[in-house]
Amino acid sequence: MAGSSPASVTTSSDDPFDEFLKPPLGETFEERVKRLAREEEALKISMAIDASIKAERQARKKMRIVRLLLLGQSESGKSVTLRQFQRLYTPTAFREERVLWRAVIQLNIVRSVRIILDALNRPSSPSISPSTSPKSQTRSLSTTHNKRRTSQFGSSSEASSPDDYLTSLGANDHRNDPSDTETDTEDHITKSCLDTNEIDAIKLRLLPLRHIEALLIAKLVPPNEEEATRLAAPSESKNTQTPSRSSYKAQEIFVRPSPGLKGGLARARVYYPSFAGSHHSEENASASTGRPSSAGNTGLETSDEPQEVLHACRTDVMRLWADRGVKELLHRRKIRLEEFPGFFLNDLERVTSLKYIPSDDDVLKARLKTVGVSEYHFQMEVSTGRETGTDWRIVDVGGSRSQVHLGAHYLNLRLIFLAPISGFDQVLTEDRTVNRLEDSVLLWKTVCSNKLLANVDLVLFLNKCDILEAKLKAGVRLAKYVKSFGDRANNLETVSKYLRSKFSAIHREYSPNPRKFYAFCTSVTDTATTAGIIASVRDMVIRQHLRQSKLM
Ligand SMILES: Nc1nc2c(ncn2[C@@H]2O[C@H](COP(=O)(O)OP(=O)(O)OP(=O)(O)O)[C@@H](O)[C@H]2O)c(=O)[nH]1
Ligand SMILES: [Mg+2]
Repeated sequence: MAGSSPASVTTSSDDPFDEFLKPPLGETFEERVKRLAREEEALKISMAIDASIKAERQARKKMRIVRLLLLGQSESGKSVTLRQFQRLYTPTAFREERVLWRAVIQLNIVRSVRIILDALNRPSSPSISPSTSPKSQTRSLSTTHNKRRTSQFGSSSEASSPDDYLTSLGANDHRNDPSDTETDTEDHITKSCLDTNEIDAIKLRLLPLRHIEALLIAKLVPPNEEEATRLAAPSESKNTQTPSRSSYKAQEIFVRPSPGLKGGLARARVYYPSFAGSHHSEENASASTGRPSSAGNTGLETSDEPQEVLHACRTDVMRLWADRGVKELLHRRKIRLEEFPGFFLNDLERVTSLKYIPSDDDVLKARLKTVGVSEYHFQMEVSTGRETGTDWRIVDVGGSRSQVHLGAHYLNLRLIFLAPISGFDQVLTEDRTVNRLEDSVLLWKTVCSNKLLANVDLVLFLNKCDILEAKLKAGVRLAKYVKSFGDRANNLETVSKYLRSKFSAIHREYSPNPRKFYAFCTSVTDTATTAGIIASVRDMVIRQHLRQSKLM
């Protein structure tokens, strides 16, 4: 073929424009200089046009990005709120990722069982040492209860010294004010329905859960995260079912922002930029907005050892959990296991079945602590009209109370602050001298008065209203912790309205500039009520966003 001849390819230029752009024949020196100057000018204009198109495109890209910052103390519900956004606006991805949460739920179950076993093993447990006087326990707890200090609301908050067992678990913060539940009388020392031999046999049969716990930790946490994964020393494991106190506390499993997480969740669609206040995560946005990983690399083996072991142990665990004696023992220790994050013991038959795939509600209930800052990128799968083309970035600032400034330099920032108001009678896990509600109020003050966030509109979620309601119905009185509440009715409506007015007053007093403030009473684990609230927040954010875009 003529076209394939090497000679025909190399003899002349293939560019059809060459003919027209060639210097004119017989061009003089002056004409050449003028022509080159013209060409140079044309090139400059072309480059300027390119640069302005690029700048405009970048500005448009930035304007399309809406950033939502989630702030609040640890366990306030930030990650659950993030998961609700995922569930509502990227439902396909959310459904496909549910399977990745199975390991977290398995670990949550193992932890609950450990709490029960530890309570049974504790020497002072009446079921083990009947001679222990329950009254002496009551006395010591009541004494600690007297140590109080003034809170933000001119009230008092608990600053008790730790109960040994609870401290070892890091679970003490879930304890009521003892005097609210001070029913620790002889009536409550009911003999366990299970006798000692039965309990011992169950404990023995549940021993494999220790191995499962280690397996799950290895699966979920990268190998260099020693602090988070340290289990009881081998010698401890051999001699007792109770690991050292510090080891328990160090064992809350967390996800840390890093691209290389090991285990199933590493491949989840949450993107973890190495957050250093830089914008580089925007450049990587496309990577994280891609489709979720295929089932083939989800990290869920077909034969899942933890699930098999949990399935085999389920009857024993259910017997323990249903046992009246165990319930009373936990009651005496002020351990309200049902209120612990990641509580699944009431659903054991279902969640330990061999083919178990977590439901939406399970994913929202599961507990996995966040450390550092994670950023979730998405474009709404669900068409909701006006926000077409908007990129959402939801920034979850894990647990930290000192990261308020983060994200303040971003354009188009909105902020959701979560205050878990059910914590009015609890103390922080990380600092037992601080009442949870008081901590939330302090953090809220810091957010409101932060100059970098002065122009950011604020959305407040007074969260965990479901737990608050249960507590109030159980007779725990807010007035005991928030003196200024006085003798108002101790019900959800009055309490939430009262707390909302307090938070609102702080916002008014401390905000450097006037700005918009929206408050919602939420239970973010509840899909039905949260859907409406999140839709309102979304519309609000989009409205503000459009207003700002027009101003720019
Ligand atoms: N019942 C109930 N549980 C909730 C609610 N909000 C959160 N939780 C549970 O509380 C636990 C903690 O929620 P997370 O979203 O992990 O808390 P977080 O603020 O992300 O905590 P860190 O990651 O430590 O910063 C989870 O097990 C949730 O299921 C709520 O409104 N009601
Ligand atoms: Mg979190």
